[in-house]
Amino acid sequence: MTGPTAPAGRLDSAAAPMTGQSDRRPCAPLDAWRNFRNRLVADPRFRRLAAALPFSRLIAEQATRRIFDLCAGFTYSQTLFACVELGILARLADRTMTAEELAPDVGLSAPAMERLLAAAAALGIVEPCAGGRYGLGLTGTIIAAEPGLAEMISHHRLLYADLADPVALLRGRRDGTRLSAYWAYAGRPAAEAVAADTDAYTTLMGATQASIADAILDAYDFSRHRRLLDVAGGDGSFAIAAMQRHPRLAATTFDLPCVAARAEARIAAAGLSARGAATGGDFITDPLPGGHDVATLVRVALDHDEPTVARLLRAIHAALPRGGTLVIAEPIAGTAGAERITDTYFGLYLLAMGGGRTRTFDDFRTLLKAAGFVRVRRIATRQRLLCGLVVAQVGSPPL
Ligand SMILES: C[S@@+](CC[C@H](N)C(=O)[O-])C[C@H]1O[C@@H](n2cnc3c(N)ncnc32)[C@H](O)[C@@H]1O
Repeated sequence: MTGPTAPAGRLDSAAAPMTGQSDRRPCAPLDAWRNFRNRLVADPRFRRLAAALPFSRLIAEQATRRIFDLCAGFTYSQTLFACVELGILARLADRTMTAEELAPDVGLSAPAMERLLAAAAALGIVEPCAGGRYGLGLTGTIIAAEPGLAEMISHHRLLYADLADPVALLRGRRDGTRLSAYWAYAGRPAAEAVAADTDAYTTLMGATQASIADAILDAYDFSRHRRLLDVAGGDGSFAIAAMQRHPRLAATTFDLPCVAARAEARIAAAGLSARGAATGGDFITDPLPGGHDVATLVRVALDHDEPTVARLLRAIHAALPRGGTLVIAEPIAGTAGAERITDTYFGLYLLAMGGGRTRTFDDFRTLLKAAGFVRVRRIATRQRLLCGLVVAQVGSPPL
């Protein structure tokens, strides 16, 4: 990823150490307790005793299950993947079926289908019903009902392939990962990208935008603004949702030219051309369009390293008037309970993709202040694990 460096002495390298943990502050008494606990648990006599006593046996069993989950998680993901790929969830959405009935539809033998359904039932994806039939389980019902989730799960085939050798990735092998080919802008200049390079990810992002957009629009009231600039706004889904929610809001989607063309068509198809438009450009090399009083960056910053994000924030600062607002929406590192999403999933996903990281609120505040923003604050959304908001106002230009 090209671009100037951030202000001297701050987050000034794409290889800057991860600071994603900065909201959580380890302390010495906790360290001492951890050392004591770990010494105790490492002792085989203690573990034997714990497994024998009724209460500690429950804790020991939980630990066994956690370790097993860590070892077996890959088989869980692949079970879900197979269910989605074979259309099992869609087939069971409104009825129950036996393995024998499902098998010929999806090209499996009945025993193979029974094996998959048993695996999926153990994970709550499907549920055994009367008469040897299967219906959706709670987890399967939510996955089937959530728009775009099936596409997200399908595209994970790229992630699984890239993670076949995680140690090589961690040692710096970046070339040829499937995710870096999929995300045409990952780790390389994107200005030359054509539709064939961007269509797949643009469709995926559009398909998964609806619930995110709803959560953002519920958490932050855009009716106080007149003109929205959605930077790197993909196929225009967020801008369309914002205009539909607020009838007096106008919106521009800015993205790479081939992506902006899709946004323009979708805005027209939604009957919003009088208030909505799309502008093509490269946010690394081109100025952003002016005339807006609020800008959004939805699921964008995490894809990029510090120099690019610093530059992007300065470009947004320059494009907005004094007092204008920037709303950043994405998974925020350090959010309690979201560690597996921000640090494990995105940590490895973005490594395979070739750039970017999730950031804590403190990381964003540092970057935003360096770009000249003031009044930096965070707002939780009802999807707080997947998407938090960082909101800031344009102050004086940075020196
Ligand atoms: C992860 S997608 C998010 C899209 C949208 N905001 C959403 O949440 O669905 C990132 C977007 O950034 C755009 N993008 C990446 N690099 C860009 C660049 N240099 N200039 C303009 N857009 C860029 C991509 O084309 C893509 O649409």
